[in-house]
Amino acid sequence: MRRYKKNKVKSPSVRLRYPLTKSISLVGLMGSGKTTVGVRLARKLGVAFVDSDAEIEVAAGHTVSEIFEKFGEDDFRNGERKVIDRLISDKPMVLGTGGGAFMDRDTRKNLKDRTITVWLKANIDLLVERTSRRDTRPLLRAGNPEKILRDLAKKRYPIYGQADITVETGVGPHEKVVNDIIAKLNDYLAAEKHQQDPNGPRNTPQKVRQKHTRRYPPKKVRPQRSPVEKSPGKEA
Ligand SMILES: Nc1ncnc2c1ncn2[C@@H]1O[C@H](COP(=O)(O)OP(=O)(O)O)[C@@H](O)[C@H]1O
Ligand SMILES: O=C(O)C1=C[C@@H](OP(=O)(O)O)[C@@H](O)[C@H](O)C1
Ligand SMILES: [Mg+2]
Repeated sequence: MRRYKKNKVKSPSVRLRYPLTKSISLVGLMGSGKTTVGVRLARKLGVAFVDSDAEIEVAAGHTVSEIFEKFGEDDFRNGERKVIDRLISDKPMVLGTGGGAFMDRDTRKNLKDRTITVWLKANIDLLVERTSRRDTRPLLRAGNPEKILRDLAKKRYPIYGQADITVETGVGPHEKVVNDIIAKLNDYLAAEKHQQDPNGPRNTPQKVRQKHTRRYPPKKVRPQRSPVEKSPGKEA
């Protein structure tokens, strides 16, 4: 009880001022908060949250670790590409991607074309600490997690930098990151609106509430033979 109160740091609440016509996809390294911040962001925006890792697990009937172990990373990436393509065809939502998804050229193009991409950027020491809490990330088991994360950052940061919006996340609570994302989304959507209609009003505040359509986390894992979905549109 005491801990909850202590952690309940109030930061000024920010509201989305524009209707959401596209999904928001969160990209970034493992531990940056794509899943846990994503759930809270979706709740605040009144839209559904989906996590591509969780959806792949449902479609494959295996955990991410099992998929890497039994079928290899390439199979995982194939499944990830198809699942993300399916998810972003749905109505606007918040999508938490896996850290490697945006590195795939097709997935990146798909996310860039059809969603607002947000890079959650955190310093590596923080990511090392956060990812050490759970042993669910196969890539970090292959050696020293800190070195692996630093090497991945070198390779991935120039690509994550192609996202529409970058939000730095520090030691503050999840809600602070949610507010920072919404503030940047307001700027982004205002600029987009202005571009479409340069003579229109700069700000048209609107209350945005969209219904949850999808449950998070998904109810159960449905067994299936291979994580690679046979053809687009056929996956669970
Ligand atoms: N802004 C934050 N403040 C506090 N803890 C955080 C924050 N972002 C992530 N975490 C914690 O870090 C861990 C990993 O977060 P997660 O959302 O699973 O990251 P990702 O999906 O990007 O790998 C979780 O324990 C989560 O609660
Ligand atoms: O960075 C990556 O390549 C991966 C990140 C993981 O997701 P999180 O970023 O949510 O941990 C998961 O998709 C898989 O272990 C591979
Ligand atoms: Mg995640």
